[in-house]
Amino acid sequence: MKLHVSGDVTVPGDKSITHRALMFAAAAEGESRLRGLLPGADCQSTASVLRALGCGVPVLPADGSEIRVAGRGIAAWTAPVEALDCGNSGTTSRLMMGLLASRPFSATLTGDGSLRGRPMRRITDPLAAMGARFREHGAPDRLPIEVIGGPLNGIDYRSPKASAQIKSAVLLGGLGAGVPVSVTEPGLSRDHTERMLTALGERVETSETGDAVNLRLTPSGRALPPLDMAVPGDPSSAAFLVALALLADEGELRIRNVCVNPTRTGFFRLVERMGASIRFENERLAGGEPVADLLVAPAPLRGIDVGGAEVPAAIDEIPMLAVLAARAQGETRITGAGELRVKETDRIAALAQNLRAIGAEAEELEDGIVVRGSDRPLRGGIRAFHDHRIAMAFGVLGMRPENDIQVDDRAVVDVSFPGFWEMLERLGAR
Ligand SMILES: O=C(O)C1=C[C@@H](OP(=O)(O)O)[C@@H](O)[C@H](O)C1
Ligand SMILES: C=C(OP(=O)(O)O)C(=O)O
Repeated sequence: MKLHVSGDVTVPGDKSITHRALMFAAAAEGESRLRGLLPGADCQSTASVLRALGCGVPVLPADGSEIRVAGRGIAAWTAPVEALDCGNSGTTSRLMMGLLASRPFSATLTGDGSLRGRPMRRITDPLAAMGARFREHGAPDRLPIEVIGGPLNGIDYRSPKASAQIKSAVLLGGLGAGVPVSVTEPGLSRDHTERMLTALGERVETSETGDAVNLRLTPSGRALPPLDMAVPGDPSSAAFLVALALLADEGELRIRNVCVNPTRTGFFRLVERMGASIRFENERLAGGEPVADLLVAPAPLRGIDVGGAEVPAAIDEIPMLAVLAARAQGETRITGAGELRVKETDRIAALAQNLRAIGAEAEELEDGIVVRGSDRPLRGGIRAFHDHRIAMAFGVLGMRPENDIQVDDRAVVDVSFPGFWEMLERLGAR
């Protein structure tokens, strides 16, 4: 039996851009029009958190059709009656902390079991240095956390990690308080916040010194204007379909309208080094983001070494890369990816355990993983550990005809890619 993957598809809207579009629309003055928003559970969490603050954000439509958000400015946000439930979404909790830090009220943020296990002082430390106060209501460094907002000072923050959530929380803190802030990070993390702020008329300057990148926001003090934008397809979701096409025996897959912002395309560069060829067609700019159609066909893959500086632009795609490596020739060694241990689950442990459970060879490193590829059938059950990307990565590998992989929790993909299983079935006709 052969795996044939062909078609012409689109993926749901980018998750990072959707979160930010909703937050900026809720902080703007005037009616924003937003299209192509990701209707996944994480972005629904952002929408419902904003509603609980008095913002008129509707439930996100399943088909990505246009919504209108009547923004009355961040000053019109009101104290929530109950704790703000961020669900499974790290981005919701951490970016909202930045926006709430300057509000003249307190608000408690919480989330599901996975999110309550993730570190938060990386966000509350710099915001506290700006003058915000926080009360941890659970374990140290964990949600639920009460944000007691108020006037903030500017900061020049040196972030220990290339993290867009840390950077964005500080920038949004500065924006809400109307004070200049700068963040220096060891390598550029995804830059959607800066791009969107610039598109909204705010001044963000970027400078590079050695490997470090400095972003400086000098808020204009003007009200944010409403947005009119179409969110492009999520490259992190496209990565699963690219992997499926690479693993196929025949066919050719076109994925249209994918965000190809260079801070997000690390996975595509890495699989090219493994032997793939991905054509970017029809490259254009849309809403301040580079967008393209991707064309990909099956290719034999070889193992590669992936190191520190390459990780940030592929951070959410490392699970798919490591799983793909089980079908590559030779060894793939991923290091400098310790951040994977504090995502929706410990992704390094989850990958190693699941790869071994289906008969692949994998060795856990403190900050990464080594996977030795083979072409033997891979069979068995895997645990998603309530992590959408773990579930999807093994779902893709399970499409190879010689493999038989059962994913214990298939529903978890709704966090970032509603309709994932249906699309996999439709594309991967055997
Ligand atoms: O800012 C964002 O939208 C995101 C930043 C990344 O997290 P870190 O900032 O923790 O690297 C990424 O893993 C996450 O999926 C989304
Ligand atoms: C880590 C992720 O998201 P978040 O941090 O927003 O939960 C992800 O989507 O892989």
